[in-house]
Amino acid sequence: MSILLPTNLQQCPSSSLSPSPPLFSPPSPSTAFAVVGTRRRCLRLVTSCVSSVQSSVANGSAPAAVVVERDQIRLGLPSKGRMAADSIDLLKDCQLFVKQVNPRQYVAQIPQLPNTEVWFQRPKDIVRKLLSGDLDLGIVGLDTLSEYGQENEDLIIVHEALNFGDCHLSIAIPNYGIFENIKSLKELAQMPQWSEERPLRVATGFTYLGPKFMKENGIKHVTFSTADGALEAAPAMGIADAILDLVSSGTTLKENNLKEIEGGVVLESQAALVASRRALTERKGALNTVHEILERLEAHLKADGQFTVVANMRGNSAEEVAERVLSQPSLSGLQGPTISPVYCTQNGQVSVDYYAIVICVPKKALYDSVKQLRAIGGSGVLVSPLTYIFDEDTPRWGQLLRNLGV
Ligand SMILES: Nc1ncnc2c1ncn2[C@@H]1O[C@H](COP(=O)(O)OP(=O)(O)OP(=O)(O)O)[C@@H](O)[C@H]1O
Ligand SMILES: O=P(O)(O)OC[C@H]1O[C@H](OP(=O)(O)OP(=O)(O)O)[C@H](O)[C@@H]1O
Ligand SMILES: [Mg+2]
Repeated sequence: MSILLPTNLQQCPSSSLSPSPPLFSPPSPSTAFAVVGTRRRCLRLVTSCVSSVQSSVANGSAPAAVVVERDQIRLGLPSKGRMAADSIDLLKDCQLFVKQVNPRQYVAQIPQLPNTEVWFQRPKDIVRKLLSGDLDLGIVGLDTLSEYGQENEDLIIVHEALNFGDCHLSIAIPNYGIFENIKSLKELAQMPQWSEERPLRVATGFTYLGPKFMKENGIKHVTFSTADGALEAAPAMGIADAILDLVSSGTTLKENNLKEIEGGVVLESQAALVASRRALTERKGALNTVHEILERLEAHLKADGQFTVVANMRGNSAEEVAERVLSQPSLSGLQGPTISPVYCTQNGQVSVDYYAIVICVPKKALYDSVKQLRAIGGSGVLVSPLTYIFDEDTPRWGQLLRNLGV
């Protein structure tokens, strides 16, 4: 009988500190970690089901030994939850239109990428299926990638900042009772309450990253329990002392009288484009597809943070106007201003009194830039959104090729 489980379940030896035999425990025997809870019950169920029949349970295929031949490149997108709509919208902004006939259909096409098919999967399954070779590319949060990818070298981050799904994975403790004056991870670790017999109890869905973080921070007396959601209730229910969960607005923590602590952030996360190294190096067409997607993403995301600003400026020559513009720190644009003469007729003669300047300005710096333009004589300032900025090449493409060694 063989049971294939996600690697984080397979790798955990038992610990003597758990009230009953734990399934998750310290990466090193010197650290007292144990994870108990729903996953253990699920696992027990799986184990007892298979004890009487010869079977194997794998999440997707087993980790890939060879790249299985197929014609299409497979891109995994989140099938539901917060990341789903944003992933499709991002691709749409890159002129890649995912044609999904109805939301229950789990495979879709992108007409602009005829050799690519989209498979909708839960984010954690996207990571697992990249590892098993069932997917070649995927969009997931960096948190999910770290938790389920567990630093596997086959996973390559092609673009680490897709500009949505921002959150961080953080430890939170009650802001009342014995924790009232605790403000940092160090202070939490040094509380006299924790011992081998009574460790700090942390509720988390991140059963790989949680123990790893505690170990890296030298926190010894800690146990983990897990649940599938609403973890913020665990301290008030008396199930846990602390939680380790994702935070974005902070509202859920606040509403449950919990607070973050200094040194308690495990990772910052946002959506990322991830690929299987094996697929990129061995699957025909995969590298070209990823290049095209990356170029479109970079062009869109770079433009997304910028406005095009056009203004008229009186001057004697283009050079003289350029000098004035370049004297202002916010007005140099991406590669300096474009300056063109504005022609008009005076007394039947064509003349140039004004020059039009065109610059790209970061959205955040817009108002400062407008003030600086006015200060040097700019008038009639027009501001419009930028859609794409295609550079000569994308820095991430070079990085990817170096990473792949090609
Ligand atoms: N406030 C947040 N809470 C949770 N996830 C967030 C938050 N903000 C952004 N995210 C991102 O969204 C991803 C999770 O989305 P969501 O909870 O919808 O999906 P899921 O993986 O299906 O979770 P679940 O198993 O809870 O259904 C996270 O992995 C993270 O990258
Ligand atoms: O900082 P906030 O903006 O309040 O977001 C954080 C909350 O959002 C997520 O829960 P989710 O909504 O996925 O519900 P869940 O409990 O079912 O996971 C996460 O697990 C936190 O509980
Ligand atoms: Mg969730």
